[in-house]
Amino acid sequence: MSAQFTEDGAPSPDTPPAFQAVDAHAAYDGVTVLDGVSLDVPAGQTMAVLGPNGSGKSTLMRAMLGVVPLTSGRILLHGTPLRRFRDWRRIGYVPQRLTAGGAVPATVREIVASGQVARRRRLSLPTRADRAAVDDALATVDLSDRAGDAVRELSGGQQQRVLIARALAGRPDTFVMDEPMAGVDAENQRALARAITHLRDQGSTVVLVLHELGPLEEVIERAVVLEHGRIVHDGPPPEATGECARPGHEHQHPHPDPNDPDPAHATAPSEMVRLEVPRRD
Ligand SMILES: Nc1ncnc2c1ncn2[C@@H]1O[C@H](COP(=O)(O)OP(=O)(O)OP(=O)(O)O)[C@@H](O)[C@H]1O
Repeated sequence: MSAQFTEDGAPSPDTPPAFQAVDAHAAYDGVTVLDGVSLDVPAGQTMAVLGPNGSGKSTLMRAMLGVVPLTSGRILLHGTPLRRFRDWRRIGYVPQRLTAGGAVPATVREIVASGQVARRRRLSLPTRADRAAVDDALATVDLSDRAGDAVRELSGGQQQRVLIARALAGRPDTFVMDEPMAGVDAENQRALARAITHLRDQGSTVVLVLHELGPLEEVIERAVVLEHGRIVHDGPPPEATGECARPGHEHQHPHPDPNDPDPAHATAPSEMVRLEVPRRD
């Protein structure tokens, strides 16, 4: 457990939030996408960002990492304003889907080890601790036995686990995951949920964009729901209703799976999970 936590696992009183957004606004081509988002994510929290397509979830993640500039407002990472933040080794970002490695013959182990490049000194070789971290990351996502296989031979769900292992290999304490469950079959979703539970249990901060809670329901401590770039719910995870909420329903994300050439397999937005969100009055 990291030094920013007390012995009983709670964040130390002087530990700043992992993320802070203060009245954050962002726009693409003059169109507002984040419309005054204020949010603190305490260190060690596992938080989901939910909301309909186009509500600004990914933009919020990208803004928190400085990839999308704000038009006004402020972002702080671990108490430091974004423009002065240098400790990027603390941050593990898991993008939506694997792109690098899909076309090149990289092995699973190579892709996972690439997550350590940023923390290594220039021209230095991996240390024993680095190699052990890669082994641990592979074990956490249950892919130790696939380490030597080409990534392109893996299913989309397994590739998603590789991406999480790549973020883990850099030994960050703060994770941002953009729809890790999207287009992932039930078995891989469970493996991902185990890996995310492991991160939570070791005291990491985990912020995830999700379309539904699914197997992560037990893991998520807090849900923020966006609509039109504004927070409409911030608190306990809302309950899912509708077709997708039924036990055994295998949710499919409405975005087409890049590994599935058949567009008929994309789910229509009307089948999306509906969330019962208490309104803020
Ligand atoms: N790079 C971009 N340039 C222009 N518009 C963009 C860009 N990225 C996103 N948008 C638009 O901004 C809005 C919010 O997009 P964003 O991806 O943040 O939403 P989201 O809630 O993550 O959606 P989804 O659930 O579909 O991934 C959408 O209308 C989207 O079309």
